[in-house]
Amino acid sequence: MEKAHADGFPLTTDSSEKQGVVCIFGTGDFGKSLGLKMLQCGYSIVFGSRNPQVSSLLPRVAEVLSYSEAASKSDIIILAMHREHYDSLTELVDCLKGKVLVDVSNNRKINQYPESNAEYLAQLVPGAHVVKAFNTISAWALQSGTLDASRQVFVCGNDSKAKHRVMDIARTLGLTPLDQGSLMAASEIENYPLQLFPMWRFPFYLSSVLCVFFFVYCAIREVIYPYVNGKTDATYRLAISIPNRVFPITALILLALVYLPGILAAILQLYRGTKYRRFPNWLDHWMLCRKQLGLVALGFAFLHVIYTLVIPIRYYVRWRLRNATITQALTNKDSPFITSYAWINDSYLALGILGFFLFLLLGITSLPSVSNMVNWREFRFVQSKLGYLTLVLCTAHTLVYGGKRFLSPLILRWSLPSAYILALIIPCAVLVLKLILIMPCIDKTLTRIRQGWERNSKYTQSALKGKSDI
Ligand SMILES: Cc1cc2nc3c(=O)[nH]c(=O)nc-3n(C[C@H](O)[C@H](O)[C@H](O)COP(=O)(O)OP(=O)(O)OC[C@H]3O[C@@H](n4cnc5c(N)ncnc54)[C@H](O)[C@@H]3O)c2cc1C
Ligand SMILES: NC(=O)C1=CN([C@@H]2O[C@H](COP(=O)(O)OP(=O)(O)OC[C@H]3O[C@@H](n4cnc5c(N)ncnc54)[C@H](OP(=O)(O)O)[C@@H]3O)[C@@H](O)[C@H]2O)C=CC1
Ligand code: HEM
Ligand SMILES: [Fe+3]
Repeated sequence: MEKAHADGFPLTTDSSEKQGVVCIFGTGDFGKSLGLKMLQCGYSIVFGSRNPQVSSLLPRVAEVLSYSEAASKSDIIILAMHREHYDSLTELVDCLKGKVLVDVSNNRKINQYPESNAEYLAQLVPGAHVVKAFNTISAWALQSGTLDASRQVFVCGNDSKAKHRVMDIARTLGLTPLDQGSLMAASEIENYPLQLFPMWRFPFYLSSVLCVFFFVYCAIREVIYPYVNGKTDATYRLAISIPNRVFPITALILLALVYLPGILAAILQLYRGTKYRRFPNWLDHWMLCRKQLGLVALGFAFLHVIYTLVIPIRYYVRWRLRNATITQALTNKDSPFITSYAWINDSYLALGILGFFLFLLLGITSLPSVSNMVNWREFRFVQSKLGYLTLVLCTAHTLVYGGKRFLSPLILRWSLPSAYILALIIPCAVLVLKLILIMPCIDKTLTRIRQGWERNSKYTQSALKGKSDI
């Protein structure tokens, strides 16, 4: 059993370079995975365990001792244990004096404890140099070698020598250490792995609410209304027809909501006459989750395109075509070709296709591998300018799709207008506001504000001049 594990992790070529002894406290998932990875990279590992005898799952080449014995073997100790068990270290305070203690721990909730785990550790073992690191790397990723997603190791600590030693270890393991400063940064680093989802939460809830609302709205207009009025069973529309309204409408509204906060921010800056005041929290948060909002919108646009592709093979569509043809043959009448209809149809499809192409481009540039290749200006150009163009094209696609029916009272059912008319309210409002903001007189003031000019500045004229020169 033991042999199989030792054989299962052949030492890589890195191991030719001897790296010194490192002690790992705890033989759980993380301790084991990190230990194996470090062995592969040429370190000698001494594990500290409450029960050294039964730790048979560890590689044979590693020594497993009691915590106090293991601590004496190395001056750098990685604590692969949970914060809840840190109090047991108080017995070892003497033998941990002067040592580098690496805290890798994560919590289950954001701000679970009043102080960060690393700061708590530093209080428990005052004589040691505590360094926070490795908490963003998962045991699974260390074991399977799939570190692409998160190679970054955020490191912080009050002792810079200790910190640099830990950063060297991270580099040797093929990771990218990022110095985050003193131990005060630890709570932020600890919150980091727990914070991946909040940015997705708002887009997720918002899109769910939009989907449910428009689904019910369309079901009332297109399923319940025909049933009540003519006892027609149109429930089959629930599968494709209605989703193919709900998804593009959700995509369009979400896309408009990606660009709305920028406009609100601009209006706020114009109103306040300064950029040096914080935006309200809700606006800040909204601005920060625009990427996620945009990607969710792209997902819905994708669904719309796939649903649209299957339209020609739907039974209902084929039946209608066949019926129309047969009726024409029987009545010996053909319907005239109306060029304006052909134009409207082709135009809205072309606008949709171009809009979708730019939408995809936005999605592609937001991939880290692509966004790392472009500079800040290029990224802003694509995201902001092409983003607005995408919104213009998608809005135009929907407007032209509405075509002549748009304002006809015939489309009202129980006084409810078509869903796409509701869908157009926010995008049109965003585009009109943007048009107003880019009018030269307003744009000039906004640009000055963003360069640091303040309407009610307390600085003197000369200070102001100095600023604008910069
Ligand atoms: C598919 C898709 C993918 C996306 N991916 C990303 C992504 O990867 N990353 C990303 O960030 N966004 C992403 N987005 C969101 C969006 O495209 C960008 O946030 C875009 O930059 C917003 O453009 P904007 O013109 O509204 O805002 P911005 O140009 O960012 O400006 C917004 C507002 O912020 C304020 N502001 C800007 N600069 C300053 C300054 N220097 N000082 C003070 N205030 C300032 C101004 O009030 C301005 O009006 C994505 C969107 C979609 C649809
Ligand atoms: N698993 C992961 O992917 C990641 C984990 N981490 C962090 O690494 C640390 C360890 O996680 P993980 O290995 O998953 O956890 P495990 O529960 O698998 O292991 C914890 C280890 O702590 C040791 N320990 C020391 N004192 C006690 C005690 N009183 N009661 C129970 N165990 C004790 C045990 O080792 P022994 O029996 O040898 O004494 C045990 O195996 C945690 O702080 C976690 O937040 C960080 C990033 C990723
Ligand atoms: C390849 C790209 C696209 C094609 C081929 C396409 C095609 C279509 C078609 C055929 C319809 C009519 C559906 C019906 O009759 O039920 C439609 C409607 C619509 N499309 Fe697109 N589209 C594309 C991209 C987009 C994009 C990117 C958006 C916006 C995000 C969008 C938003 C809409 C909206 C809001 C409607 C009206 C939905 C309704 O109420 O019926 N489309 N599109
Ligand atoms: Fe085994």
